[in-house]
Order: sequence, then structure tokens, then C-alpha cells
Amino acid sequence: MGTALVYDEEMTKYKLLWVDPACKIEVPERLTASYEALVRSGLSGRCVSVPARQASDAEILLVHSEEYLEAVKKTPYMTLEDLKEFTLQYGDVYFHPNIYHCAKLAAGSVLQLVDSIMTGKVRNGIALVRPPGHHSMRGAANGFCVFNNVAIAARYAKQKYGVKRVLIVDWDIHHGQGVQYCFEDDPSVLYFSWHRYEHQKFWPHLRESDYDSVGKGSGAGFNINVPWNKVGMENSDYLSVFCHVLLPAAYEFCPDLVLVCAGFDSAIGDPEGEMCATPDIFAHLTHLLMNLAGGKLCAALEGGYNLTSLAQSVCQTVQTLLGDPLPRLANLRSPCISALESLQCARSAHRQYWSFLKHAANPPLPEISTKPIKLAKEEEEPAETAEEESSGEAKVWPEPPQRSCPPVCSASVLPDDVAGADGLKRLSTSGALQPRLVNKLKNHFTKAADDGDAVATISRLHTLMEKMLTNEIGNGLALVPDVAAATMCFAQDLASDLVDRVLVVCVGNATGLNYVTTDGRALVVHISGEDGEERKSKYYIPVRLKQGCGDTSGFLQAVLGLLLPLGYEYDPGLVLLGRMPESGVGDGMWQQLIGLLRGFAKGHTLVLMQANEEACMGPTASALLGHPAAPLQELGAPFPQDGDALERLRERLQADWKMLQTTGRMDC
Ligand SMILES: COCC(O)(O)CCCCCNCCCN
Ligand SMILES: [Zn+2]
Repeated sequence: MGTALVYDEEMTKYKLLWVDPACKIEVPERLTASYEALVRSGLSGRCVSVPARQASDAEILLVHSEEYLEAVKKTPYMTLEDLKEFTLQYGDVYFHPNIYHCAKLAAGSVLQLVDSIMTGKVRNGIALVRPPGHHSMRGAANGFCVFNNVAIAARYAKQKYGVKRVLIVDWDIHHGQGVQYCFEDDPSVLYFSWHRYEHQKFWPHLRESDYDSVGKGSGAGFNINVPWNKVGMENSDYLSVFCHVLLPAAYEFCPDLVLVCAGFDSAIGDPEGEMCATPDIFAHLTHLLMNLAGGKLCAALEGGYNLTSLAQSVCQTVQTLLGDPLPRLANLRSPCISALESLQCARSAHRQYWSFLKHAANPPLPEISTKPIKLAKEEEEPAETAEEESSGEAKVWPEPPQRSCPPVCSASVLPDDVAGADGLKRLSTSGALQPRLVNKLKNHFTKAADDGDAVATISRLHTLMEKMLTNEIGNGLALVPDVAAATMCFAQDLASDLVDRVLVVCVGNATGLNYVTTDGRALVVHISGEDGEERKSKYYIPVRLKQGCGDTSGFLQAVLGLLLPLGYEYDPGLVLLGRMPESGVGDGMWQQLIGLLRGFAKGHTLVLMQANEEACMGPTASALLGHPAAPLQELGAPFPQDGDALERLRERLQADWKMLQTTGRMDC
């Protein structure tokens, strides 16, 4: 199934008609720059084009009051003076004779996306719209927004398709207070937002944008705010919040539909956000949400004011929605102290609501100043004057890397003709394997050197690896006689010669996974039901689940809170995933694991399974081909001892692995 793209140039036909420094950044070119970049890159041609439509009154009234709608209906007939007058009653927004028409198209465009996704016409999609929506409230326009496009879409999906739970992820750099107000007492809508806050000194200066606004009444726990109290946040800060706050809650919430308030003012170069995350981060943020709700993801453009980073970020998002391999995120740094404090505050505020947080460390939180902040006049964001704009040093960042389309056969079990007793010899004569490697392999398999099978297996694996590294295939699946041996041999003898770093993930009980490197050429993470060999090196991490890998909630917590952050920090060139016999891991969890691991190494994942596990071939190949993983059933809380052990393990490991940190020094 494909990716829908909704765009209508009619939504470019309104603009600011008077002088207002606060609104001048919201220009029609935001839409044309985004759309033209999709056309230029060939991405729009790969999408299913879905027409925009006007939202009806009834649809707008799902969120807004009649009084407000009636008022906005009058704006097309207003004089310029009346429009200015009308605008004054709201904050940081402007009206135009055509904005009501465009606001109905913006809201209707997102509803068209919801229809296309819920009727199975497409898997996911994005609507390039303006005016944006997440600040507008029941009875008021605000922050360039007239109707709350995403809030209307959430209510519409529930009403028309009986959707039970909607996750709204708001990665725009401003707090979508309009969305928060709309759903704060509604447990069927989980709203997550990060936003520039600077201890309430940043617009819209709301006390309720802080992390302690967790929702009200039966909605308590279903509103997650992560305030950024400093600018300059980077990729690692964003990924940490996804791994340690959003994703565990999102999986526990188990949504039927994911809506994204896709604002790209959180990218580097944006004058509003002043953050430093690069456009390719949106490839990963999108990817990390794509295995929820069976892949039903609907993104709506919100903010984004640097036309270069906006266009690049939109392309990164769409390319991921289309299923293309992700770019590697080079040299992630450790999250900054301020980000860690925000992360910890959000986790502590939600500890009582989410089982994944039940065992989280609970250090004292900083006193939240309840006194209203006094914005000294000069502290108000100064309206940039022309020369200041030019003097502000322009941010530069590298163009996101090309992301080649996945090769057609992205999962393959090599035909037997590659195997064969002389497989290895042929490889060595073909120069594919350096002679010394051949000896190493032979030595390694001396016990079975005469056993053609083992040698054949190794030559098969090597061919798969070769094809992966030449991008002839995206990923691979190999059935082998002895998974543990093959995994170790592959990691030790094959991969380490052909790729800098290989992430080895072993699932299920096994002995012999004793390959430990001290040089970091391989990172082995072994999730099983028994005690692994105790940790000898930073690069061998046994994760023990007392109830074994069949305990999906424990397994998932290990994947989201440990494996993902480790993988991002390690940044492997290849992922090797070994499924040990009788691992007990459920198909759904197995597919989620493969889906998430595809985000590393440009999707180069080699799965090794026991030859007799044909039953698992289908689900594995489906996940390798990028089909969305089956949604996990309602997750119970992880077993207490597992939850506790995982938290203790994470705390122990964070000295070596910065992406595992979740607490900053609370020297507030
Ligand atoms: C959904 O709208 C997208 C958005 O969140 O980017 C809107 C931001 C409004 C930013 C308003 N700045 C006011 C400065 C006051 N001195
Ligand atoms: Zn914004």
C-alpha cells in the first residue's frame, strides 16, 4: 500500500496584508517550497495524490464553537480595516479575505488523509497545508492557526471509523495548546508535544505547557509535555525523548491511528526554534512511529519557517513514509543536561500513569516556580529589525545524504547453488574472501571442516553480506543449521572484515555467544530468559527477562529503552539478528523488532534463523520487506522484577552509553 500526498495550491492564496513582525514568517512560499522539493526529488510522483476538500461546518464544529465559526465566516467580506480589527481579538495570527477558504481546505485535506488511510486505500500519508492548526482553540484563532486541523481529524476518525485510541505526536517546536485543551480530559487521545519553553519565557508563555500538565480527570496521564528549556537541542536530545518517553507510552497506549502535527520549525536553521537537529532526524522520528497502529500514520504540516530546512525535512519525512531505507545519523552526541532534566521531569510526572515508568528512578524534581514570570520588555522576543536579521549568523548544515531506493528483492534466502562443499573454495578463488579469511573460517569450523553443510552455510552468508554491502539487496534472511554458531562466526569472521561495526542482536537462550570484542567492532546485545555470561566488556550486553522472550511487555521495554538508544549511539554498518531456537518471542513482537532495527545501517539487516523454523519465515520476510508489523495486543505491565532489573541495567550501562541516560543533575 502506498503513501498519500494532499496538496492544493489554493492554500498558497492568502498572506499578511499589513505590517506585523510576529506574523511575517508565515508566508505562502512555505507550501510551494515544500511541494516543489517533493516534485524535484521525484518523491511526489511516488505518492498517491489525494485531492484536498473543504471541511464542512459539521466537521469544523467537532472542535470549534458555532459562535467562532460564524465569526470566521464573515471574514471573506471584510474590508482591510475590518480584517485588522477582527484580528486584534486573537494572538499572533492574521486574517485575509481568502483565509477562511484555505482554513476549510487545510482541515478538509487532513480528513481526506484519514479517509484514505482508514479505508485502506493507502498505508500512510502527509497533507501539506496552511493555515496550520495546533494553536487554534474552540473559540479562538491563535499562532497563525484558524481551525485545529489535527484535533478535528482525531474527532472525525473516532466518529466516522470508530477509532478507539488516537495518538497525536506534535514535533513542531511550539506547544500545540489548542490540541492539549481539546483532549486534556480525554483518555482516548494521547497527546505528546515537545516545545521550546525556556521556563515559560518563550511564546506562548503558558504555565500549562510545562511537563506537569499531564491531563485532567480521566485524561490524567494522556497529555505528555516535554519542554525544551534551552535552544540548540540536537538529534540525540530528540531521539532520547522518543526512546525514553514517547515510544514506551505510545506502545503501551496501543493506538489505532497516529496523527502527527508535523511542524518542522524544530529543525536546524529555523528562526523560531533555534534548534540544531538536522532534517534527516525526521526520517527517524517518522520511522519510529510507523510500526504503531499497523502503520496507519497521518502527518499534517504545522510550522517550519526556514524554507531550506523545511523542504529538506518534508522530503526526509515523505521518503520514510514511502519505505525507503533511512540515512545513518552520524556521530550522535550525548543528550545535553537540560534535555536530560526535561526528560526526567516528564518521566517523573508520568510515573504514576504508565507501567513502563513504574520502576523508573524517581529523584526529587526541581521546585516549579509558581510565581508568574515577569517578561521584562526587552525579554519579549525582540522583533528582528532588518539588519539584525542579516547579522544573525546563518546556520549551515550538510545536505541530507541520498537514500537509495530499496532493491527489489530485499529479503532473500540464497538458492542452493551458492551452497555446496566447494562454496568457500569458489569464494576464495573468486577473490571474494581473502585467503587468510578462508583459513580463519576453516579453523573456526575445523570441527566441522569436512562437514560441507557448515562451510556451505558460511559461503551463503558471505554472499548475502556482499550483496547487502553493494546495495544489491537491502536485507537478508538465512536459514542456518546452528544459529548461535553462525551468528558468532558471521560477526567474528565475516562482518568484521567487511564493515566497521556490526550490531548483533540475539534473541532467545543460547550458549556459545561468547564473542566479545573489546575494540567495538561488534556490539552484542543478547535478550534471553536466562542469565547471560556476566558482562566482560562494554560491547557484550546480556539482557535477562525472567519470564523469557515470550513476555512481550518486558521484551518491548528492553527494545525501546535499551536496544534502540544503544543502536543509535553505536551506529552500526550492519545489523545481524539471530533468532535462537525456541526463543518464545511472539510473531508480533518479532516483527516490531525487525521493523525498528531496519532504522539502523540503512536497513542492512541480516536475519539468521534455525532451518526448521519455516513457520516464522513469512512474518520475518514481511517485516524485512517493510510491511508494517502487526499491532501488539494490549500490553500488561512488565513483570516487576523485570521492570526493575531493566531500569537497574540501564542505569549501570549509562556510564558507557550516553544515550541510555534519563536523568540530569538536578541542580536547579
Ligand atoms: C501551528 O502553527 C505553527 C506554529 O506552531 O509554528 C505557529 C507558531 C506561532 C509563533 C508566534 N510567534 C509569536 C511571537 C510573539 N512575539
Ligand atoms: Zn511551530
